[in-house]
Amino acid sequence: MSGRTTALTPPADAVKPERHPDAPAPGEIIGTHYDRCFGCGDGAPHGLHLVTRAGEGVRVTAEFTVQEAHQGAPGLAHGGVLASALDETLGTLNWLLRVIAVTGRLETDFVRPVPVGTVLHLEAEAVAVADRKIYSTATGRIGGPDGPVAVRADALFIEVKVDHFMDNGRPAEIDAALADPDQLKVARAFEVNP
Ligand SMILES: CCCCCCCCCC(=O)SCCNC(=O)CCNC(=O)[C@H](O)C(C)(C)COP(=O)(O)OP(=O)(O)OC[C@H]1O[C@@H](n2cnc3c(N)ncnc32)[C@H](O)[C@@H]1OP(=O)(O)O
Repeated sequence: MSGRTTALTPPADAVKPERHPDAPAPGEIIGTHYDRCFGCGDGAPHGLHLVTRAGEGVRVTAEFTVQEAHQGAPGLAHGGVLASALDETLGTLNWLLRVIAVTGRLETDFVRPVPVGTVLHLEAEAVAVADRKIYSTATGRIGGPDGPVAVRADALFIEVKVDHFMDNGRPAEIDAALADPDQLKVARAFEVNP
């Protein structure tokens, strides 16, 4: 593959990412981090409803079925929706690191068209960490987990404090999240990051 930006090349002092001891076991489903998340939330009616599983090391797998609401051209998935599926899968890697991080950069290759009704089999891996920067890569295959690659992406996530969301989110949703015990449980799991 060629043409990746230098921002997605880990620096010389980057280290191998380490799975956190409290990370979900391989095969375990990683729950939603926010009920209204477009990528994984049950409370997002037109969302992707991505179901992600922990893999070995710092890897995850996920499945996403392209729905009618996800079209860009007649009967085909919108590229931005496919990029969202890659972004969400990559973002879930941070659960295995027990780090709160947001996407800084996402470079996507669209290799094959993806029709409505297709199950996209996603796989992502964190490949390097340098201070607050987490470098990761993902593929989405069609026709089965070993089928041809339809989309792929390289990403750079940047570690942030929970304040990132408090300071920038809309107050109504922040207040609702703070009032939800399940949501607080997720936030606390990430704050305790020895
Ligand atoms: C955890 C639960 C699971 C969550 C799953 C979620 C899946 C979905 C994930 C998303 O879609 S997150 C939403 C989309 N992303 C955002 O809204 C992020 C918006 N951007 C920001 O808030 C800030 O730009 C950001 C926090 C990313 C960085 O700002 P900071 O002021 O904290 O960092 P700073 O500018 O000091 O940069 C720190 C390092 O990162 C580098 N960096 C920052 N942004 C970059 C960028 N965009 N591209 C390349 N490098 C970048 C920067 O060069 C620097 O490198 P060095 O340490 O080597 O100097």
